[in-house]
Amino acid sequence: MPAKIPATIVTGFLGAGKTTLIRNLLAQANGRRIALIINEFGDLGVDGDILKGCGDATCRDEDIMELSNGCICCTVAEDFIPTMEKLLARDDAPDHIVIETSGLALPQPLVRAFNWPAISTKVTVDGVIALVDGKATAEGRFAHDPAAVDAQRKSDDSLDHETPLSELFDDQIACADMIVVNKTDLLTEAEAETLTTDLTTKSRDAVRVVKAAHGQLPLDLLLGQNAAAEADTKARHEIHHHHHDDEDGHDHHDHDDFESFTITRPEITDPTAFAEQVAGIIRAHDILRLKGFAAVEGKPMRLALQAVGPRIETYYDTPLTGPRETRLVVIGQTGLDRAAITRALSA
Ligand SMILES: Nc1nc2c(ncn2[C@@H]2O[C@H](COP(=O)(O)OP(=O)(O)OP(=O)(O)O)[C@@H](O)[C@H]2O)c(=O)[nH]1
Repeated sequence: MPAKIPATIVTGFLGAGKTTLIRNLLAQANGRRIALIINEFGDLGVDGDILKGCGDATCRDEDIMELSNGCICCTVAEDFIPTMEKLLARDDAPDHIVIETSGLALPQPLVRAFNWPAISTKVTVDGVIALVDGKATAEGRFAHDPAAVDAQRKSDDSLDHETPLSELFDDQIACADMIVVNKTDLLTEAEAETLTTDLTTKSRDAVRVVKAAHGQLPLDLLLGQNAAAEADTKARHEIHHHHHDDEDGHDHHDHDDFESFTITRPEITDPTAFAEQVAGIIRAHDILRLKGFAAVEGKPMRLALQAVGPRIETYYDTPLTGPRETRLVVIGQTGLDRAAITRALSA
């Protein structure tokens, strides 16, 4: 039997740096054919577009497969398995497959899917890499809810003190073979060290915790872990209950905690002023993630706009094709004031 194709799963919360790490990985491919399967939450395929627009010879359009919107963990049967079968049926099979999950996905159902007969003889999970946004974690974004813990102490009821963010964080870490503490450029050495120690304590035995800035890590460290994670699903089970129904491949975890929507507006005139405007809106509405592409008056290139919490980055990435308009996806916890955010972003 031919050797199984190794697949690496890259997980991590919204904006942790998954696409950035994958881009860095592709830059080191050195002739190795890496196929990508990209899954996003929200109606705008920004990650796939960024990878296709990066201009590297290694980011070939035909090697990038985008899953339909939603979370990979909930659409294993109807989306992930057929995509994988299509990829495996190609004459020129890839040397390695990298799967970027959406920031809200649980990796466990995806790992389990590798035991499905349709693909189990052909691919294996080489490793699950969980990226952690070092800065957001140090700021307490994924902390358990201290107010609820206090309330719990005061009453005998067993109140749930988890937050939707802390639950996802715990479950992504529980599944990892390697944890990357990313964005260390925004941390002091002591902060990075504390996080590394915490995560080492929290993770399964023998899981490596490494630090990175901009996802810059050697390809040989990231790929070739030989974990065969699908054979070891019990050890990496979910800590939290997410209302799963995992017998029929229709895993549904509680995405009701999060929502996303897209806005389209005309071209902008001043990127710096627009970024400031966006930053203000993010703060006012506690938006978790905002990203997309803007058309800038008089500029032939499109402007990529990336915001993770209050931190915004803009850069011209590739010539703008299609209508000269600005499209952004907004993601946050449920209850976003869509009308007010749309009005503010359209102003
Ligand atoms: N300062 C800093 N910024 C980073 C680092 N890694 C990624 N970023 C920035 O963080 C933003 C999000 O990065 P992505 O790679 O798109 O994150 P992601 O995890 O793919 O995001 P989603 O797919 O939306 O969950 C971008 O603006 C990146 O340039 C890092 O190590 N340091």
